[in-house]
Amino acid sequence: MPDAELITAIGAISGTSMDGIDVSIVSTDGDARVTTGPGRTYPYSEALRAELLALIADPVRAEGDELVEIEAAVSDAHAGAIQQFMADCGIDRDSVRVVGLHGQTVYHRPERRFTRQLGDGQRVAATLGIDVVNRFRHADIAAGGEGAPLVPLFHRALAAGLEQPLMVLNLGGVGNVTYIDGDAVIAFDTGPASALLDDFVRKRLGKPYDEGGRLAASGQADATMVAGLMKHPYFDRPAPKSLDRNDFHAWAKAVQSLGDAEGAATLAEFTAASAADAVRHVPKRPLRWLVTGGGRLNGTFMNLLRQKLGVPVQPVEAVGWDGDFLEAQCFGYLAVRSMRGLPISLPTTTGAPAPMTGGELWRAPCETEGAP
Ligand SMILES: Nc1ncnc2c1ncn2[C@@H]1O[C@H](COP(=O)(O)OP(=O)(O)OP(=O)(O)O)[C@@H](O)[C@H]1O
Ligand SMILES: CC(=O)N[C@H]1[C@@H]2OC[C@@H](O2)[C@@H](O)[C@@H]1O[C@H](C)C(=O)O
Repeated sequence: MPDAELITAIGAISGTSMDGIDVSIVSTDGDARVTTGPGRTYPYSEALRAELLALIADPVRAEGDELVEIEAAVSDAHAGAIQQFMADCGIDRDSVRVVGLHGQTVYHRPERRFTRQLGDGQRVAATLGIDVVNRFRHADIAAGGEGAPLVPLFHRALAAGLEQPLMVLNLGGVGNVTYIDGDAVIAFDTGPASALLDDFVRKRLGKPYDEGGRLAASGQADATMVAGLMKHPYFDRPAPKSLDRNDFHAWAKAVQSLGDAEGAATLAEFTAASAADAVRHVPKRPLRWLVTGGGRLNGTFMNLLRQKLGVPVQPVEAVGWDGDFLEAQCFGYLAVRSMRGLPISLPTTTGAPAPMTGGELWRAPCETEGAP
């Protein structure tokens, strides 16, 4: 069979930490061949970020259908970020075949077959003049899958040739793992990652996150409280399984009674314990953990993981991947898979009944139409 054509795709996502829009670029056949390019983050305006944080704190609004204005603002922020990315990196619009637009998750309730990402594919395609694929999670959710995580097939493509079994851990707002052993891939969300600690630090110190994990490192975790937090029934649920950003906020309320350093240490310990607990749900002990996402820059998370796992735990840069832009690159890759009709999730990654295709394609308006 002839090799499939390589397609250049931009991927864009604003993750659950809502710090900004990550944009990157890949060239791929949507299968084993992937070359990744540069990435950039374009912060949301303070006003839009505050509006989004208020929205997700109010499930009734987030689940409702009256999000027209904020969706337009999020879509325009993504289109602007992608235009800026192309200008910053010297990328010619005509060289980009498709944009994979994940958008902004505001609510995720797979048990009710509901997930909501803000990001209007038609609007972004019209602004950019480039075809857009969005709504990656909906077909999976509709078929009874979790709709997340979707990054595992990208992790597997990148991990070809590395020693396995291997665990890739993303420490974003929410944590998720991909276990890879040859063709076998198992994935699920592990628990809270940075979201709980971010919100705690923002409330206590007015800072966006615990830089380097230094506040957490300066305190003593409340072991009894961590043991109680680890009793959440989610951790015993078999994989695949996925989470909403705020699923643990009410559960971890008791941490508010602790001092700043002790509270941060307790949340860091809880995050690391919940991620390390993932080994209970995979068939073999991974030889190595590769950590991606902003949480890999939190030295306290990384040290705690090393202590708990007893195998090498390294940032993904150890194997040449870019831990700031893996997810953005993933949605470029998945856009190409979507165009080629290839599955973007498997029963072992989302619990869908069969390998699922997904994503919706929005064609850019034809520029020559009506031209003289
Ligand atoms: N220098 C740093 N020190 C400590 N933590 C950091 C640092 N830089 C980033 N982080 C953490 O990483 C988080 C952002 O991570 P990332 O961008 O991977 O999340 P996301 O992509 O929004 O989330 P998700 O993967 O859940 O969608 C920040 O909110 C912060 O908690
Ligand atoms: C519903 C949703 O947006 N989930 C995110 C979130 O952030 C991390 C984790 O929870 C993961 O399941 C997913 O994102 C990545 C990109 C994924 O789908 O693989």
